[in-house]
Amino acid sequence: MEEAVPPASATVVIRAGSATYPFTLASGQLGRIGTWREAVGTARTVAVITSRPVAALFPGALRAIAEAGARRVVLEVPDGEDAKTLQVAGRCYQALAQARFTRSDLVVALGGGTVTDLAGFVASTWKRGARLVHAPTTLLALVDAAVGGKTGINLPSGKNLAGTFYQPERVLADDTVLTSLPVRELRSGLAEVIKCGFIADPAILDRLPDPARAQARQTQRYLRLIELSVRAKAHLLADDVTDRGLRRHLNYGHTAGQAIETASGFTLRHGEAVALGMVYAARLCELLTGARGITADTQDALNRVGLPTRLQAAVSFEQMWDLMQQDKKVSPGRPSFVLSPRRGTATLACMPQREIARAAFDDVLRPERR
Ligand SMILES: NC(=O)c1ccc[n+]([C@@H]2O[C@H](COP(=O)([O-])OP(=O)(O)OC[C@H]3O[C@@H](n4cnc5c(N)ncnc54)[C@H](O)[C@@H]3O)[C@@H](O)[C@H]2O)c1
Ligand SMILES: O=C(O)C(=O)C[C@@H](O)[C@H](O)[C@H](O)COP(=O)(O)O
Ligand SMILES: [Zn+2]
Repeated sequence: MEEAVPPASATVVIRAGSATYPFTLASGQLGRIGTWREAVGTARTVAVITSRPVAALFPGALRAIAEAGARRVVLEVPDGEDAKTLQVAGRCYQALAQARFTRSDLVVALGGGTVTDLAGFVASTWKRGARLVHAPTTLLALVDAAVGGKTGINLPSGKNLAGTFYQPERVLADDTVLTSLPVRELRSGLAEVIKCGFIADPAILDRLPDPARAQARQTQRYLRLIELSVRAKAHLLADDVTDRGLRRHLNYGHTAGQAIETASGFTLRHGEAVALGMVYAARLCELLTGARGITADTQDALNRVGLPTRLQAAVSFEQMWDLMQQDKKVSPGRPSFVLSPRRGTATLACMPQREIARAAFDDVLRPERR
């Protein structure tokens, strides 16, 4: 008997310039053949890009994909940030060539943000563009990485320095993936949620969950937060897909955050680094504008979900400063540092002078001496 596609608890239509696609939020959908039949369409081959730990967590999804009417090949890539390299992308191309993968075939990204960033990059460059569907399995990928079409590969000189803008055909969001997610990963995803609260929708900040409590009891809260965050992101990128203006607000906390993430050798999770980057941006905003209370408000939101608000890893101001100069947003004389002077709003400022940048670092990030 034909399996019914489950009703979505929410569908957000993502408009990215001339492209539109659905972000469907439906509990349990990744394990349903009907979901995948619809996603696969006329593709003859589906290449699932995933990591070994993720594949082991979702045998039901892999089975459902295999039974959805196309040949399934699985491309296992290293777990975490190690997936986002040119070498791994090269291995994916080899596997696609071996599978005689065409442009009308489908790449499925099953995993967290590292997998969606890599798979998006591979799909966008394979024969100049193969079909792509995202099946995010972390909170961070659900609320952020699977939406909006930024793909990224890290280079020795910095994070996401090679990449494309390439939209998926759909995002299959299934909140049941959160049940196996370690608390540290939940917190990391909540950093991007909190970011959306500061730059776009302050109501988000009143709905933060306690990630240490069982996810099962907080399902409704997470569902709503996923929806609100995705709506906020969708609004900011709709008319600025290529990141020249309003979309840059989504980079709040990332100028310092990604510099810290890289300097820590990726011992910090992306969200932890973004959390520190937001504290830094808040303090900088106070120093530049004379405003008060922004740092305390930011630290309070982050503390509530157990995110770090001061550096523990050995990252110096000089390391952070040097890496910040590599930021993709920087172009001479143009505002590129995102500030949030008030909950729910963001603005672009020029890169700070080195002395002010150092003062903000010393005030809020420098590890406290014991
Ligand atoms: N393209 C974008 O717009 C965008 C937005 C935000 C972040 N990012 C990128 O996303 C990356 C971070 O993504 P992430 O935080 O998802 O990290 P990740 O992909 O490394 O996943 C984190 C860990 O969670 C595990 N995992 C995945 N799903 C799981 C599940 N359901 N249960 C248990 N464990 C699970 C993975 O095996 C991995 O070890 C960074 O590289 C960042 O730059 C991209
Ligand atoms: O979608 C966007 O735009 C973002 O900036 C979202 C960020 O959370 C994400 O980390 C993104 O990958 C950062 O992009 P980058 O341009 O700074 O590499
Ligand atoms: Zn981010």
